[in-house]
Amino acid sequence: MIKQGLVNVQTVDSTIAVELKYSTTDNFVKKDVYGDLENAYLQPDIAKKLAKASASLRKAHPGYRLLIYDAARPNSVQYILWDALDVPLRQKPQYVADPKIGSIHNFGCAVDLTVANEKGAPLDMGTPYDFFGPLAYPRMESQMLAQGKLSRKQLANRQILRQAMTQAGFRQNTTEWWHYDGMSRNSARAKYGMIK
Ligand SMILES: C[C@@H](N)C(=O)N[C@H](C)C(=O)O
Ligand SMILES: [Zn+2]
Repeated sequence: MIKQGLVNVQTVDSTIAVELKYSTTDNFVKKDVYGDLENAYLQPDIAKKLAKASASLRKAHPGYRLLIYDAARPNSVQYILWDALDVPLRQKPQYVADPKIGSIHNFGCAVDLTVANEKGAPLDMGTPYDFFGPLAYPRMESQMLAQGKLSRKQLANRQILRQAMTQAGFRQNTTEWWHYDGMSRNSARAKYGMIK
C-alpha cells in the first residue's frame, strides 16, 4: 500500500482507532480475508479529510473517536466479498461493489467506520457492521423510526457520525450507515491506480 502512495491513517491521526473486520473472522465471510493487512490505508488527501472529520467529532463530542472497520481494500478481496455475499445477483451491488467495475475502497478512497465512546465501545447504530438490509439504509431511517425498528438514540448516534463525516466532505452511502466515499469512483479511477 505504501509503495502505491497510500498512507497509514493512524500516522496522520493517532486518535483514530482501527479494527479491520476483514482481517478477523468477525465479518460476513467468517474468514480472515486480509491476512497480514492489519492497518487502515487511504490516499493522502482522503486521510487528511478523515483527520478533519475526526477533529470535528472530538470537538462536538469530547471522548468520542472514529473507529475504522475497513479502508483501502485490494480488488482481489472485492471478488471474495462479491462471491461470498448471499443475496440475489441483482441486489449484490447495493451491498458490495461489482469487482469488475471496482469499489471506491479499491482505490483507497472509501472508508467503513463507526464512532467509539470514552471506553472504546462502538455506539449502538441499530445494526452491526455489514448488516445487509433496510434497517441499515440511511435512506430508510424515517420509515424504520416510524415502524419502531430504529430508536431515536440509534438514529442520533448515526447522525453523530454523519455530521462529522459530511462536514469534512465525505459522501454517505444510501444503503450502509458505515460507508463513506471521499470522492466519486470516476474521480478515484482517474486520479489513482487500482489496488490489485
Ligand atoms: C462490503 C461493504 N463493507 C462495502 O464496503 N460495500 C461497498 C458498497 C463496496 O463494496 O464498495
Ligand atoms: Zn464500504
